[in-house]
Formats: sequence, C-alpha cells, structure tokens
Amino acid sequence: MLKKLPFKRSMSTSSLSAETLWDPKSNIPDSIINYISESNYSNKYSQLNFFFQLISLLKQQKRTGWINMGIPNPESISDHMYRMSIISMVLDSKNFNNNNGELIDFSKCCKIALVHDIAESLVGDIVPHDLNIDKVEKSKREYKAILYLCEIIGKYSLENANEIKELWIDYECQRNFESTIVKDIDKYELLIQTFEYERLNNVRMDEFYSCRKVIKHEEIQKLADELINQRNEFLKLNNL
Ligand SMILES: Nc1nc2c(ncn2[C@H]2C[C@H](O)[C@@H](COP(=O)(O)O)O2)c(=O)[nH]1
Ligand SMILES: [Mn+2]
Repeated sequence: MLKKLPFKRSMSTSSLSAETLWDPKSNIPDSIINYISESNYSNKYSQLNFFFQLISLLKQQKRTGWINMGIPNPESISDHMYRMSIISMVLDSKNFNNNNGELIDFSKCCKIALVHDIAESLVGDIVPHDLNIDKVEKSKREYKAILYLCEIIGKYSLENANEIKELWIDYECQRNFESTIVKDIDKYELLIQTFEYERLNNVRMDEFYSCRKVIKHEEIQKLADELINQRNEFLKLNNL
C-alpha cells in the first residue's frame, strides 16, 4: 500500500532533494516577478502575499486535458480542486470502511483535495502519458515545487507549511486511507467534468472514462457508475 516517491529521498527532511535541472523559480511569470522586488521579501507578510500571487497561477492555468481536446473555456486547475474539496465535504464517512475500524477524517480529505495539484502552479498541468515529461520527472518537478512553495509559507508559519507539504506527500505517495479516497475523487471529478463538456459541446470523449477502472472505493464507484449510466442515456438520445 505504501508507495514511495518515485525517486530517492534521504531520511532527514532537511536534506531532501529531487535531482532535476528544472527550477521552480524559472517558471514564475514576469507578471509576478516584476511587481515583487527582492527588497520587498524582507518580512513574513510580503512572503505570504508572494505565495498567494503564485496561487493565482492555479486560477489562471486551464487544465491541459481539455485544452488538448479543443474544449472552449475549459476549467482551471483550481476549479478542479475546488469541486474535489466540496465532494470531500459531502461524502458520507459511514459509507467508507478502511477495514481497521479507524474513523476516516474527511476534513483531511478536503485539505488534501485543495493541495494535491498545488505544485502545478509552477510545474503546469501535465497529462498522463505526456511524451515529453515522464512520471518520474513530473514527480521530481512537483516535489521541488512543493518544497519551494512551502519554504515561502514557512517564512510566515513553519507549522502550516509542513502540514501542506505532508498533505501533498500523502497524496503523491498514497500513504494513508484519506489520500486514496482523494485519488478516487480526482478521477470521479474528471468524469463529472468530462460528461459536462460532452453535453455542452455535443461530443463524446471516451478516453477519459478509462479512469473509472482505477476507482477503488465502492461509494465512489457507485457515484461514477450512476454518472456513466446518465452519460450512456445522453449518447443514445443524441446519437453520439
Ligand atoms: N487526454 C487525457 N487527459 C487526461 C486523462 N486523465 C486525466 N487527464 C488530464 C486531466 C488533467 O488536465 C491532467 C491531469 O490531471 P491531474 O488531476 O491528475 O493532475 O490530465 C485521460 O485519460 N486522457
Ligand atoms: Mn487532480
């Protein structure tokens, strides 16, 4: 169950590193860099304001999967994470069983949903099977990006920075029950959005439904299957 980061990680957090030539700072657009001179970095509030400007990149960047399909006005990365956090708030924990009787912390699911793609602010939204960037390089870049983002937050609150970093690693390594639920929600949310774009554009995008087979938790399988039934009705009605 415990999956490791797909690259070597030394034990002590202080010397963690992800060997890649890619540098988070090189991906910060001039629109942000130009308005924050080095001198303004002096206090913790300017650091936090800088971090919040970096989060804007999640609101601005549209999800690559939709761009590649030519979907007009596609959702952003943060749109995706927002609905995932709402789904985490609504799901009934009584319908999830982690086999060892522990209570599932859905507020943790909510937090994981909100941070799981935060590194994409600087790395970008890389689609599965991207021919230019393999999974290991993607993970290294995202890990370097989360360390960079949390270093900035840490200038204001080391505790909160560490929480965000650990929640992100929870998801990346799927190292607890909550993160496996959020992984399922990530796929289910993609299905919801796919069906919505199919209806809006009167097209079918079959390839996105392949993610149904990796949804593990029965409650989310039920939600996904109900959505797919509705989608199949839509395809029939519209001869697609
Ligand atoms: N063309 C496809 N794109 C896909 C598929 N599954 C996900 N995606 C897209 C959606 C996002 O743009 C990006 C990754 O999303 P994460 O939430 O995992 O960061 O890839 C697919 O089957 N086909
Ligand atoms: Mn995601």
